[in-house]
Amino acid sequence: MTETHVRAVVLDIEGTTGSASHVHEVLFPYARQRIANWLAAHRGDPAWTQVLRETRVLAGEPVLDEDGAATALIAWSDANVKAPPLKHVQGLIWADGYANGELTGHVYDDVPLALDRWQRAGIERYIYSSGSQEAQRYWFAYSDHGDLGGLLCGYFDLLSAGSKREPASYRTITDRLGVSAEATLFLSDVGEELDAAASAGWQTVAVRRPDDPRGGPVTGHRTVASLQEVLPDVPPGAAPAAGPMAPARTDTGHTPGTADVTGTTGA
Ligand SMILES: CSCCC(=O)C(=O)COP(=O)(O)O
Ligand SMILES: [Mg+2]
Repeated sequence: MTETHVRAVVLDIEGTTGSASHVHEVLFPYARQRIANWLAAHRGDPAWTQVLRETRVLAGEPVLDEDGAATALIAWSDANVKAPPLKHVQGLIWADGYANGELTGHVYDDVPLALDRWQRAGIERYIYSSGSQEAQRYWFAYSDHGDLGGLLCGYFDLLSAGSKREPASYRTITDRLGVSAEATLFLSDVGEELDAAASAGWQTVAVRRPDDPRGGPVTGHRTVASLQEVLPDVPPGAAPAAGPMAPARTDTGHTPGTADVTGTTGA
């Protein structure tokens, strides 16, 4: 199968569409230092109740109090554990940061160009990240290239799809998309994620950005430095192709968190 048969592209965030250093040096510390205050400020709210419940379950401590939950969440953040309750609360804290102008989502220059090119070629475009769906929406809605939400068809995260290192997660996404595994292309900077996608029958391309200190190609996968190297050559200004993709949201008033087509509901 060549890339010309691709009907859906699924993209990782950290290290693929945005820089890993932005995630680790800006986003993670921003949330970490606000976790305790966020819990105190939202005590009793539905979101607080949900974060506490999720944290108790994952920590295996059914009576964990708010301070204990904060300690567990901060420890997961320090160890970069892809823990759903941490991803949940990080997304809620970052949402405030985007809204008050303290944060923007870092997106490499080639990303909006590639998304636009794939859209015009009739290729569906999804995100699959460990960050919560809400965090993903905000990242693209408040990107340093403006609101890119209209170029995306949906979002998948740990809760809606599962771990990115498990082939079953990619099978779950295939079921939701209604696009065959062979016609779905995954782009990521992490070999284990690409291996899992390939095991599920997906096409894969590794992304290794020039600012990535790991350098070199990802073993076992074609590796590119820019999304401009991936898929198909559509002339600028070409009319949108008729295809299976969901209609893109091109309105600049797109509200994060209210997308009509999401990884949860399918496309
Ligand atoms: C805007 S999502 C923030 C990224 C994040 O929280 C994370 O853990 C990175 O995960 P990825 O799967 O995108 O590498
Ligand atoms: Mg990544």
